[in-house]
Amino acid sequence: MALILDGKAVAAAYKAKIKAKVDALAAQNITCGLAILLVGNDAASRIYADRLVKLATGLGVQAVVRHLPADATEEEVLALVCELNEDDHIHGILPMMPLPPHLATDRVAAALAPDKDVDALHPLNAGLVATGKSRWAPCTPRAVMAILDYYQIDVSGKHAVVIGRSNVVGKPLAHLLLGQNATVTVCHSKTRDLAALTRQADVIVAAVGRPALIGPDMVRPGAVVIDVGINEVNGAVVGDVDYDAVFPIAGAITPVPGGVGAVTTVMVVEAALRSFGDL
Ligand SMILES: NC(=O)C1=CN([C@@H]2O[C@H](COP(=O)(O)OP(=O)(O)OC[C@H]3O[C@@H](n4cnc5c(N)ncnc54)[C@H](OP(=O)(O)O)[C@@H]3O)[C@@H](O)[C@H]2O)C=CC1
Ligand SMILES: Nc1nc(=O)c2c([nH]1)NC[C@@H]1CN(c3ccc(C(=O)N[C@@H](CCC(=O)O)C(=O)O)cc3)C=[N+]21
Repeated sequence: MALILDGKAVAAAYKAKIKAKVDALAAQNITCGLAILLVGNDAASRIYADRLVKLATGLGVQAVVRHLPADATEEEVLALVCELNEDDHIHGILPMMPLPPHLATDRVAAALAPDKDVDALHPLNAGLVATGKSRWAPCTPRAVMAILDYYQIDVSGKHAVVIGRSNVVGKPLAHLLLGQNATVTVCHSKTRDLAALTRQADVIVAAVGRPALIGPDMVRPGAVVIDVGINEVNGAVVGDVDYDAVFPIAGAITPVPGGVGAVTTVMVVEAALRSFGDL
């Protein structure tokens, strides 16, 4: 029987701090603005955008979704990024990943004003994260670390197996885990015998986007299982872990919904507020 790592409880602690900061800014007639740049119709991005708008608005941060069609040109996307960079009412910009395949993610990332780049996509910010010099890693890796911290799960000397190597989740998370002295293995679609690796893990992080990728045969009894995946299956939101089958084996597990995602959204609002100083 696993300990359920409750993302909502972790989120609540951050929400209280955010609210206090928003109120202090309101007293000075300042409203923090977050722009969500959504190109196309990725299901997980839509779920995320909806959640973010609700959360930010509830906390007194103004969130706007700037939605471009899936066939938007690179010039159109870059023009919108420039507009948001120059808009004094916007303090954070979050381009939703993945972008449609015809768009060059690198060029969009490099166009972001580095101090408005809430997901550390700009190469300057990504480099600072990789060298351990920035506390503003992308929001999802920070959410994973916040959950581990809240439940006092010390990863030092432990073997963490991260599945997924995207620039927004897998890679930066590997850097943060390394920074906490975990021994990190990063897996991806070309990894041979994924199960042989995950079975050696003290901590498994699944960040792929494939329902039931992680089954009970892949988990060592007592392992900590962090499920980052967000998938829509028959109208329901599920992660990458076969939750019901893995729950009896794991030592601790994040549910979906109510796990990593619930903390990620809070991290975005926190990051949008960062230009106003520490919380
Ligand atoms: N809960 C939350 O807060 C968040 C959830 N998400 C969700 O997490 C998931 C991952 O997001 P993101 O990193 O952006 O996704 P990407 O699609 O950018 O990356 C997916 C990664 O999974 C790897 N992969 C694909 N198939 C397999 C496989 N069969 N075995 C092992 N690895 C595989 C890919 O390998 P390769 O590199 O070789 O292609 C790639 O590295 C998605 O479901 C997304 O919606 C994302 C951010 C936040
Ligand atoms: N640049 C970028 N950064 C991201 O972090 C990123 C992205 N692009 N593109 C899309 C994916 C997906 N993602 C989610 C985060 C939280 C929830 C979330 O809040 N989920 C809730 C509610 C789910 C529900 O509605 O039931 C939960 O899990 O409890 C969902 C999805 C971030 N992503």
